[in-house]
Amino acid sequence: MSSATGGDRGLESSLEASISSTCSYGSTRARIFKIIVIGDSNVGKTCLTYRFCTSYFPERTEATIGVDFRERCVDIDGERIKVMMSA
Ligand SMILES: Nc1nc2c(ncn2[C@@H]2O[C@H](COP(=O)(O)OP(=O)(O)OP(=O)(O)O)[C@@H](O)[C@H]2O)c(=O)[nH]1
Repeated sequence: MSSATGGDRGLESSLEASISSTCSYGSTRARIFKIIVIGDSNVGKTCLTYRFCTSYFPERTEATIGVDFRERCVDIDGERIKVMMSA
């Protein structure tokens, strides 16, 4: 049990480290918003998340097997927000 807890902490701290190096101001941590996009097949979920996270619309897509994951940092009212999207 203690090793499982330690493992969780390791994952958590490695996530925090990656966030702080890419999505923060100085020592201020970014807030994280996790968004799950759901809907029927072939309605544009992948394109929506790709467009939001990269600013480009994909020319071709294939049916997603499993889950697509993307992320982007945005500044809202001077605060850095990390948006994590699954589709
Ligand atoms: N006209 C138009 N076509 C779009 C739009 N968004 C996506 N498409 C097209 O719709 C098709 C499906 O887009 P995807 O983003 O792959 O759809 P999806 O919902 O992720 O599909 P699954 O992975 O099968 O669930 C692609 O051919 C896109 O080019 C849009 O806003 N307008």
